[in-house]
Amino acid sequence: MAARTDQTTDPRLQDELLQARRGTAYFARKLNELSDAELDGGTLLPGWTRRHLVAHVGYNARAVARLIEWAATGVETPMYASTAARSHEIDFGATLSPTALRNLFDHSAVHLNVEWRDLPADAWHHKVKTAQGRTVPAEETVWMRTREVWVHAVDLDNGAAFTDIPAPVLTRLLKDITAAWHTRGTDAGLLIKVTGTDLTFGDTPAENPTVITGPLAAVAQWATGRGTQGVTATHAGAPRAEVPAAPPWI
Ligand SMILES: O=C(O)/C=C/C(=O)CC(=O)C(=O)O
Repeated sequence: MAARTDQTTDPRLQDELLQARRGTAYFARKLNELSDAELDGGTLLPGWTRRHLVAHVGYNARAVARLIEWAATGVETPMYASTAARSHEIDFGATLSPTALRNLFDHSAVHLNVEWRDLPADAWHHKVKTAQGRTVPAEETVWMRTREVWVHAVDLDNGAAFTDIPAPVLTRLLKDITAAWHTRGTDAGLLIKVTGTDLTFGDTPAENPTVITGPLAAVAQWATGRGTQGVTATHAGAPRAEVPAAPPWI
């Protein structure tokens, strides 16, 4: 019989699961605030309507659940058959009726939650491969989903804001993004400082960097490519007229 509580007793992982579940509840709340007609509206993601976004978040839960099944059984089950299959699925999902789209989101979120809940404690360390080709322990799927639900809730463009996202999630997001930039070498000469904290990201050894400064939520929003509100840029101590666009992240 399936367990009714998480099998993991690792407090760090339990905390991460809580952030993912809170993010899912937050996305659900913003989705429920939209009328069926409003699902036809645009998002913060170029070319995607809210229908595309809801379909993606639903199929993402199914894809992440496949990684958990992989971790549980050892049978390789990739997130998506291919990049083209992922895109095709999202385009198809966007054509579903509003009721079917809402059911897709709800049912896939419950399915993923059950997979997480029932994964035996030792299987969280089993290795799986993400759609981006990264080999990671199954526990990484919790962060992958956390990132999706919190950021895409903002992308729904009906009132969610980066200031609603918990600080630990924003901090990890900034670490992720700046690590991706570093790997690609696109962070050269770019230093990010979070006001009111000692958090610093980016090209810390740079001698004369462009410094992007702002509160945690504003800096995270900028780093994800979702606007420059609340951030300032300086170079050689002088303010720059325009805040540069953040390097691409994914
Ligand atoms: O973090 C990774 O390596 C991969 C993440 C994803 O593939 C998430 C998606 O973009 C998706 O579900 O399509």
